[in-house]
Amino acid sequence: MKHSKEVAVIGAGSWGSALAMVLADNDVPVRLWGHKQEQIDEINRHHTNGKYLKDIKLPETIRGYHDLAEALQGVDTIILAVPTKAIRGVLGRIQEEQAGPLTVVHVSKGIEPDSLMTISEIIEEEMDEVNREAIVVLSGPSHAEEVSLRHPTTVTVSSKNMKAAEEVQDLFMNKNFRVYTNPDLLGVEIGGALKNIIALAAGITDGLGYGDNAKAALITRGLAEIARLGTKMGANPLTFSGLTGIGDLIVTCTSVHSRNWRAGNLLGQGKNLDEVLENMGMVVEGVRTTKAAHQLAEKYDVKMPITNVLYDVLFNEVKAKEAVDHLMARVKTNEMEDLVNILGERLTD
Ligand SMILES: NC(=O)C1=CN([C@@H]2O[C@H](COP(=O)(O)OP(=O)(O)OC[C@H]3O[C@@H](n4cnc5c(N)ncnc54)[C@H](OP(=O)(O)O)[C@@H]3O)[C@@H](O)[C@H]2O)C=CC1
Ligand SMILES: O=C(CO)COP(=O)(O)O
Repeated sequence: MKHSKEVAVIGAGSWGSALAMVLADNDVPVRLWGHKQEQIDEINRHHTNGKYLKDIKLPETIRGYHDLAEALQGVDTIILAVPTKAIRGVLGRIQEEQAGPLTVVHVSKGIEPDSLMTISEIIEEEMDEVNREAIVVLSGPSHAEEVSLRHPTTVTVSSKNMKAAEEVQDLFMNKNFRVYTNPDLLGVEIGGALKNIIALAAGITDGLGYGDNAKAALITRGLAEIARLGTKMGANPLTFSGLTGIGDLIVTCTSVHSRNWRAGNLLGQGKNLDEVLENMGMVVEGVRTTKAAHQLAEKYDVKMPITNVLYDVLFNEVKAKEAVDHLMARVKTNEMEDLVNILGERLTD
């Protein structure tokens, strides 16, 4: 079914641009909004977005917008593709335009420190109900670089309103981009956000010169602590064995495309955090999310050893090698017991 109205992608970075390409391939008229006039001029004149998608030609049907009111005029669906820390500001601007009611599809991977809110919770807080029809998350193992090359990719959509999620599934599905549904909104958002922490850690062990054993340990034990926290918060534990759990952990911990892995790799080689972030030129969500997850672990009283040592490396000047030694020297434990206990507590509550 062809979408009858235009769709606005809010955020013209790597992910917003790659998703705009998927929509354009599906013959959906798409507007790509960005906050830098120069970049929008490049998109409209040359059909490229060189800083974010190197050597990629954008379909000519994608039109760039710098004026937010114009980009929102007459659309019924927006794809929110800015970094987590920009979400509130951008939503404030969208709210001022009183466009809508809009289906808001968010594709960002993060949890807000201090408030400890997921992105869909932030959207609920920032947008009046009259302006939003539904909030949908789209998440999964999906590097923008590969999506823009039309390589096979799978993602998941979730929402409190599963009819809206299914409409978003139809909007994006095509022969290169397969979209699943999962009603576990919290699990999908937690998995997508927290995998970035483990990707930073995997980059660090690679940077230290450790090998595949260390990476496999981080992926599986990282998944264990994400599943513990998510389950304690009320998510479905099975979600963490899906695309937005193990799927996204694999793609982010093992790929040079990952900004989180790359940042970790430089930290492992001894570079300083500020210097690493300055030179990345794109968002590294895992740094802020480590702060949030560290707070969540305390709030929910869940053991998150990898998150906690990474927090010390990022914010307390603990050396990466010492952090790994600390993880390896932890008191002996059972692989599954904590998750089983959390599930047991949930059943008796
Ligand atoms: N890249 C990927 O492969 C994937 C990314 N994601 C998630 O998508 C989200 C966006 O990431 P991604 O596109 O990769 O990030 P990028 O760093 O590639 O791009 C971010 C874009 O947002 C813009 N931006 C930043 N702050 C604001 C603001 N206040 N107002 C308007 N625009 C702003 C940036 O502008 P400027 O040029 O000025 O910096 C840039 O255009 C993240 O949460 C990420 O985790 C999810 C799946 C895959
Ligand atoms: O989320 C992603 C792939 O699924 C992209 O990861 P990075 O933000 O680490 O590049």
